Amino acid sequence: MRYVSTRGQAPARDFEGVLLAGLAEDGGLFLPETWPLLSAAEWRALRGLPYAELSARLMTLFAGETIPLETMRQLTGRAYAGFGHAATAPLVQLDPRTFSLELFHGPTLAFKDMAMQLLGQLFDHVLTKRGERVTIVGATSGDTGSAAIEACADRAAIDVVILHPEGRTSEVQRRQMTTVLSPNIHNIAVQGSFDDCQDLVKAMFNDAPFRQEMRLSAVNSINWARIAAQVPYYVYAALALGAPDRPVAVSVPTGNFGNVLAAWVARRMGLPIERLIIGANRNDILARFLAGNDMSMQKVEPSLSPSMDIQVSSNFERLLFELLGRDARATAEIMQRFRAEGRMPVPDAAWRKATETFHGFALSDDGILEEIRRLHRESAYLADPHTAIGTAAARAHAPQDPGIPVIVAATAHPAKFPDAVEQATGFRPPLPARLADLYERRERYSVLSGGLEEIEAAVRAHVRRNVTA
Ligand SMILES: Cc1ncc(COP(=O)(O)O)c(C=O)c1O
Ligand SMILES: N[C@@H](CCOP(=O)(O)O)C(=O)O
Repeated sequence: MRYVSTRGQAPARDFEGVLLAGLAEDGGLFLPETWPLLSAAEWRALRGLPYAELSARLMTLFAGETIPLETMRQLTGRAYAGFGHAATAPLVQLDPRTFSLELFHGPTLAFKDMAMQLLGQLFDHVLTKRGERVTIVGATSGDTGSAAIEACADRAAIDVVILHPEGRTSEVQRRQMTTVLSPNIHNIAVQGSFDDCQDLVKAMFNDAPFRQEMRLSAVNSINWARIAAQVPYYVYAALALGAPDRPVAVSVPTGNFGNVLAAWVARRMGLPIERLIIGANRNDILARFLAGNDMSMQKVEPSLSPSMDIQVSSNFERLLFELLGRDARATAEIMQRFRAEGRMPVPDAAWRKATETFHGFALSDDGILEEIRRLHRESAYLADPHTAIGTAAARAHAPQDPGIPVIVAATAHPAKFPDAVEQATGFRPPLPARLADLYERRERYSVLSGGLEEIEAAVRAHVRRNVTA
């Protein structure tokens, strides 16, 4: 399996190369040269497999000859061994047709663990084999950071620097990152938004000498391996609900467009996903795009679902590339205009194609509280604010045929956002026992204003300190 860049100017790579490179050298994102396509019989043969086995079989389709199935089995086995639920990603029925796909039973209580635990194993395997080390730089609005830190802390060949927007995550989210004091971990609070953090990460990748010197790698969903590792849970859920012999719909609370893109990939591989529903908070750029081809940037506004306080959804570029018939030149041009003008000029035909599959929805903070309350009252279900956007979006855009079940990606444990959940229901969800002393643990992080030079100097200093320690 070879991977090409959405901007067409970077050399094609294999899976290992893509894992280590993160972002393509031309600023684009990697995608498989061709999509694996499974027949109905092949999908059926995957029904009922334990999650780790299903993940291994699907991941080898993406890894090709670089990681054989037996090795992949060992990696997925280790990745999912520590999850707090026997099913890894259980399905909970909320009403006759709506199912919550709980993706938050990993160590940091958010869906990011589903991919990140495997990425930690993949990095370890590939770096040990090659005798190399990398510096991972990542941007987080709250969940990617702690999942990456948890997956990579104390790994000998990896340094990790995570940028988060100062004061814009929940306290639990911040503490989950900043209380990990391992020498290979460094947290930086940037005085800005998540988009600023993400821009800084991309700017470091686009600084070729720095990228080379630090051997940069990525754990954000710009890294194809992240998307690949998020595909299996949609397959797992859809098969459990009758696919490929029954179509399903999927509703995903969306920010950086990685999670819903993974569902789109499953669909592209032949899984009968009838529609993809995208939930947004007040940062509703994707909903505006789907409603009227208005992909125009606005200021990032804080909300009760802080992990989705995003305007520039990195992975949209991958979808755009596909909508444009894989025209890399047109993709690059449109992305550059988006950067320069703050508005993405998506051709009408491509927009129409997107609306055939995707349905957009946005919810205000009041709406989020009301939806958490409703779920608690009607389904005795405690949802976090992000998941609540997904369930509200599912109700608004469920397919007309009531026989089509809707899978809602439940992306975070309610205890990560106790203030919002308590405000809505009067019940404050406790943290699991292993995190019970989180508020007493010592924190370590630096606060920087967000200039590229300053951030690069901090990354360099962190790596030197750790390597010479
Ligand atoms: C809890 C939670 N829900 C939803 C999202 C949005 O997911 P994506 O960025 O993959 O669209 C995020 C962040 O990515 C998140 O942390
Ligand atoms: N919501 C994310 C933002 C980064 O998304 P990613 O999927 O590209 O890593 C977070 O919690 O950090």
